[in-house]
Amino acid sequence: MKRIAVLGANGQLGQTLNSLVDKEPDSYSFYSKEDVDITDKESISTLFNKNDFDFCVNCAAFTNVELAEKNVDQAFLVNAEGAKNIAEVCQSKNIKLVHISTDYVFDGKKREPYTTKDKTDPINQYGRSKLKGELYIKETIKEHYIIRTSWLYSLFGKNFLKTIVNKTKQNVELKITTEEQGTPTSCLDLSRFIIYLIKSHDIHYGIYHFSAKGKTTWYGFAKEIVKHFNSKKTANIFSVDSYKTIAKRPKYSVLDILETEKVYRNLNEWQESLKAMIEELKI
Ligand SMILES: NC(=O)C1=CN([C@@H]2O[C@H](COP(=O)(O)OP(=O)(O)OC[C@H]3O[C@@H](n4cnc5c(N)ncnc54)[C@H](OP(=O)(O)O)[C@@H]3O)[C@@H](O)[C@H]2O)C=CC1
Ligand SMILES: Cc1cn([C@H]2C[C@H](O)[C@@H](COP(=O)(O)OP(=O)(O)O[C@H]3O[C@@H](C)C(=O)[C@@H](O)[C@H]3O)O2)c(=O)[nH]c1=O
Repeated sequence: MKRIAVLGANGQLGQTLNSLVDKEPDSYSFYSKEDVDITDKESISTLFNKNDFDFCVNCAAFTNVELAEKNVDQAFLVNAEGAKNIAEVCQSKNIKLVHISTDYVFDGKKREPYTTKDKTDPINQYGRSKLKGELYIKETIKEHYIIRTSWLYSLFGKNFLKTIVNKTKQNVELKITTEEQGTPTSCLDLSRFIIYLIKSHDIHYGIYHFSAKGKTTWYGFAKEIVKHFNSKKTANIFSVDSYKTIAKRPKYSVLDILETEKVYRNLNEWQESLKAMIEELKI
């Protein structure tokens, strides 16, 4: 039996992972920011000195893309220095690290899916801070999995799915951009992949791209969500060429998942995974 510490447990990915591990033979322990603050290396050391873990899954991050433009130091403190702290403690205690990164490490200038070998060049502070976190991990600990994923949604916390569902229920008129292309990814699918990686013995360390199959725009994502409502409500969604935001977003951030599919075959089309999640939401 492996022992796994999950940090950032109160976020949407942390909570989704928690909802799946009950019947797993491995033993997962979940720690929120109140239990372990990843910007405080001592708090990570204390936890790892008290318990014997084989793996650490880092779900903790500063994920507010807009706020990261203003609170640059805080974004880097959590996403870069926090990741470095975890990597250093894991390395010193022989704990394997699973870390989550983002499609926003790319500039979005490509028009075909980004592979793990493609050049990174983030265009916003969130992406820069996450990339720095990746680099720290790579130089600190050999036994790591960095999973880059995109456009996460779940039943928990704040995400695009829940925003669209709530605004649609309130009959709010929505204008949604067609300017960016990417792949919505279910936290359930990603959690299952994380569990699988930890269970397996023979998957090479390194960077993996994980998303659902296919691609869309944020407008396409919103339209697919409201398809599951009655038809009158879908009339409230309009496409716009661009939506004013503080942070720049990559115009194209589809991830190439072919390498991941060689080790994990259970990838779904994004619409299929979304349907399964919406059934859970019972709208
Ligand atoms: N959301 C998305 O669309 C995507 C996310 N990712 C990555 O996936 C991972 C999981 O994201 P997601 O679950 O959506 O994020 P959330 O924002 O839902 O969760 C992040 C969690 O980290 C916690 N946290 C923040 N700062 C610290 C800290 N100093 N110490 C410990 N915990 C902290 C937050 O607590 P609090 O809220 O109290 O600050 C929150 O509970 C992240 O690495 C993110 O960068 C990648 C691609 C897409
Ligand atoms: C609310 C809203 C957003 N938008 C646009 C703004 C933006 O371009 C796009 C998505 O907005 P959001 O702020 O929900 O998403 P954003 O914070 O950009 O989502 C990103 O989060 C980080 C954590 C990641 O790692 C990325 O993979 C990605 O999921 O939709 C509209 O066009 N209309 C709207 O009503």
